Amino acid sequence: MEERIVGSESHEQEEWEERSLRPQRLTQYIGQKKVKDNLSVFIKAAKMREETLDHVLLYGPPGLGKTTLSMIIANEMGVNLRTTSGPAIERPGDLAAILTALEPGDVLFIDEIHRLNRSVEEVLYPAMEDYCLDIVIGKGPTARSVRLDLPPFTLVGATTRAGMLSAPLRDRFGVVSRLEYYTNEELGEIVERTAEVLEVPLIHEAGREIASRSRGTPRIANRLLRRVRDFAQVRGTGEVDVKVTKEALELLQVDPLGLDEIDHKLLGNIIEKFRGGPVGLDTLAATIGEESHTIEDVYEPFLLQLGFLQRTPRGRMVTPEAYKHLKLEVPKK
Ligand SMILES: Nc1ncnc2c1ncn2[C@@H]1O[C@H](COP(=O)(O)OP(=O)(O)OP(=O)(O)O)[C@@H](O)[C@H]1O
Ligand SMILES: [Mg+2]
Repeated sequence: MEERIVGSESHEQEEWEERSLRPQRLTQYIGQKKVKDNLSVFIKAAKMREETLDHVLLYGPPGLGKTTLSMIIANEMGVNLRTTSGPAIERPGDLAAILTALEPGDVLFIDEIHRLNRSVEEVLYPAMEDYCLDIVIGKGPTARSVRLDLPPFTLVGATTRAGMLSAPLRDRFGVVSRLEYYTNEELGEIVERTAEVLEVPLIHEAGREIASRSRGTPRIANRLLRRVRDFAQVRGTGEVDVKVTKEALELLQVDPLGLDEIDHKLLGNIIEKFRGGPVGLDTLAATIGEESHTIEDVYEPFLLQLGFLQRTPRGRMVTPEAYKHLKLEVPKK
């Protein structure tokens, strides 16, 4: 799969660029009001009681700010952050090594926590619940189990797939927060903040234009701003105004709602070859040369969210709204 400019997963070399754009404090974190309000109460309360914060599970689509929020939590609590991920912890011993190295109050961030394997997960249960580790020393008849105390810590887990988390793991989080897609208003604020950090002169309306093409996702908004900035520097005065923004995004094939060629191809195929559907997922996948699960996991969600595509028992259907957006006549059935 090629890298899409409007893809919500992070691109290969993007991590470094994102790092400098991450807000450091809760007050700088734009949007997600419910999540923020809750966390700020829990953080204040924990600090007043001089206790560690309860374990936090963050879930939601890629690029909405889970990693960012985990860093903010550690910052606000005034503790160290240790970062790892589900697939990086292969054996129970790996997790034990991480846990025993924590200092009291630390935040341990486990990204992609749904990808922890079972044997590792089982070590995590007593660690989360009682701050202890049960380890087996020796082999065979002389083997014995030893209980090791851990410093109190806060586990922050992040996942794009809450449904894939086992129930016993999910139940051990005191705070479970779902991140939502951002409004255009909020994305506009994020673009303006990013422009300030990058010292890019940005016209307010141009920021709004970028926001409305960012599919509700800060990662995409920041990426589009960086691309438009390049364009403004080469073609214009360096200032990001509406004209240069529209030109750049047109060249990058990002339409006014943030749809790219792949979205257009998907909708276009259903319209041209299947008269707007319904068409079965596998048939559709074959005609556009993609895997069914790629369509389901990557291409389809935003089109469904926009209401351009519908899932019916007989397959996928393009809605009248999509025809209108594509400037096509809605067929009379
Ligand atoms: N609320 C926010 N305010 C300002 N910037 C944000 C906000 N949320 C995310 N961002 C920016 O968006 C980018 C992506 O955020 P982040 O890496 O935290 O997403 P994520 O949810 O961890 O994604 P993934 O699921 O791919 O790991 C970061 O550069 C961050 O600065
Ligand atoms: Mg992340």
